[in-house]
Amino acid sequence: MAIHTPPVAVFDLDGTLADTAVDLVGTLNVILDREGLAPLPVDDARDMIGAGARALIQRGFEAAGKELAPAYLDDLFRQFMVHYGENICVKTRLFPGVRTALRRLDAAGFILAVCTNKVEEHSVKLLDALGVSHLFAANCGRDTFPYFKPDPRHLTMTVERAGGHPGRAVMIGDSRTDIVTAQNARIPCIAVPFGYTDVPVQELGPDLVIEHFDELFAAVENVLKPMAA
Ligand SMILES: O=C(O)COP(=O)(O)O
Ligand SMILES: [Mg+2]
Repeated sequence: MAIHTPPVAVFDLDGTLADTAVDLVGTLNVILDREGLAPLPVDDARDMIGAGARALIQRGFEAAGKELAPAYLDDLFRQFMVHYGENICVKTRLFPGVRTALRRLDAAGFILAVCTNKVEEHSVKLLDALGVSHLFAANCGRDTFPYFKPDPRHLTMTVERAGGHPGRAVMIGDSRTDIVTAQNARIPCIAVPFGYTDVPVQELGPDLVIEHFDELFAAVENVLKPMAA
């Protein structure tokens, strides 16, 4: 079956496009401090990122050795969302080469999209602050659809919302969640090794690993080639 829509490159956000760890852990530490708990060093907490803010709080409290009742977690989550929303781009930066790589894909006719476990409002706000939101045809967060990563429908619905077809798309991510999501959606996955993961991404079975965004364009062409054949 020939697919006539342009190819779609779908990006994870935290740990892939942007190094968000300092601001995310900064907010986590504000919440821990309000509970009388010691802050976590960013290096210890960065691999807790990737499954959304609720999971980050849960993992942070686990690391601090404190139990959290579900109703209380809801309350802390609301506090987290307010504080993080107001401090979303204090230290957060795009990884080297991201802007150039996005422009190159855009110029070559790719549709670009974001599929993140951040809530959509925060994803839009952050990409605005980083000056790249205009490059994305769709920006889909954890709350955009009734499904979120690792559910493959978060990814396939992102591709469709961007105006593309899941049969001609590629996912770029930093974690097991992204790789499993892409595999279950039958979409090839390119992994970056500089994001947030407790297991080296090479061991998680991505189709390709790139060390720098300068390598992205060639990698995307590589994984899409078998589909065009
Ligand atoms: O954990 C988060 O807040 C979101 O993570 P993601 O952008 O890597 O999906
Ligand atoms: Mg990520």
